[in-house]
Amino acid sequence: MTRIILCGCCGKMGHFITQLVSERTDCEIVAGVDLNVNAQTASYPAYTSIDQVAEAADVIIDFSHPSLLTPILHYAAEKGGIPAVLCTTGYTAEQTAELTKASETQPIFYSRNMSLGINLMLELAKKAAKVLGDQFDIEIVEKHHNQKIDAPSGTALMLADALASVRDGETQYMYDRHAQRKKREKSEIGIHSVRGGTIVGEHEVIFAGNNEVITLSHSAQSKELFAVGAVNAAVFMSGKGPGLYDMSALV
Ligand SMILES: NC(=O)C1=CN([C@@H]2O[C@H](COP(=O)(O)OP(=O)(O)OC[C@H]3O[C@@H](n4cnc5c(N)ncnc54)[C@H](OP(=O)(O)O)[C@@H]3O)[C@@H](O)[C@H]2O)C=CC1
Ligand SMILES: O=C(O)C1=N[C@H](C(=O)O)C[C@H](O)C1
Repeated sequence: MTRIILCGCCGKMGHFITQLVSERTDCEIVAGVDLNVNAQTASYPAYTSIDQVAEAADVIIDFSHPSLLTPILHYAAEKGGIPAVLCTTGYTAEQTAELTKASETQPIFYSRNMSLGINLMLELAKKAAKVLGDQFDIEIVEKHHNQKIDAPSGTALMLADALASVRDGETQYMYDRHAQRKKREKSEIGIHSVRGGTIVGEHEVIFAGNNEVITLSHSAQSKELFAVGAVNAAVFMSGKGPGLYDMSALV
């Protein structure tokens, strides 16, 4: 039985994880953490700070806010290296370096998208970028609900990072184009955000060439999708040693 501390337990993803874990027999939530503790967590104790959690646990799942990263890493280290499944997006470059450094001594699972489909799309996009080379311009479009704080989405950046890693030469990310009055450079990857309504999460990678366009797209149809990925990652991470893990470990 994997014992989970759930950070962000009263948020939207906290709701889906709480529901999913209550239906599974291989894991349980032993404590929640949220600034905004509410009745949603009736089935487990909830605290406003991770430092208040005294319940023994095997893994931490985080869907909260970048400001909780350092407290989670410190708590996990103090408790002897509890694995952390980090699903929050919007980390700065310094925070990404912080979690990468921590993974040298702690088990860290980090993915900006917990769906298997997006992680397949990542591989397909890398393959397309290698085959198409600089003959095709790459643009990424992401669409999310009107409650999302960070832009562009973590997934859009994850896709861009993967594409940049297989391209020749330097890549510049071009966020929207409203401030630009010049032609597009070959070295750019354009990244564009749309926010509205209850859109769960849509991502498109557009390869635009001479007289032809290839589009890879993924549409998340329920946040439950991400909850399933995160809980599977938590069960997988229980008992794991130091390292930086991602969704490729689950396929
Ligand atoms: N990797 C993935 O597949 C996915 C990642 N996400 C990411 O997960 C994160 C959460 O998403 P979502 O559930 O929709 O967001 P919500 O805003 O609905 O939930 C976040 C919760 O965390 C709380 N919180 C914020 N800061 C802290 C803090 N310092 N300590 C404790 N609790 C805190 C919030 O409280 P309050 O409201 O009071 O601020 C809120 O209850 C986002 O970064 C999102 O992008 C989401 C879906 C999938
Ligand atoms: O905030 C969300 O909702 C989501 N965030 C992640 C992101 O920023 O990519 C993953 C998913 O698209 C939903």
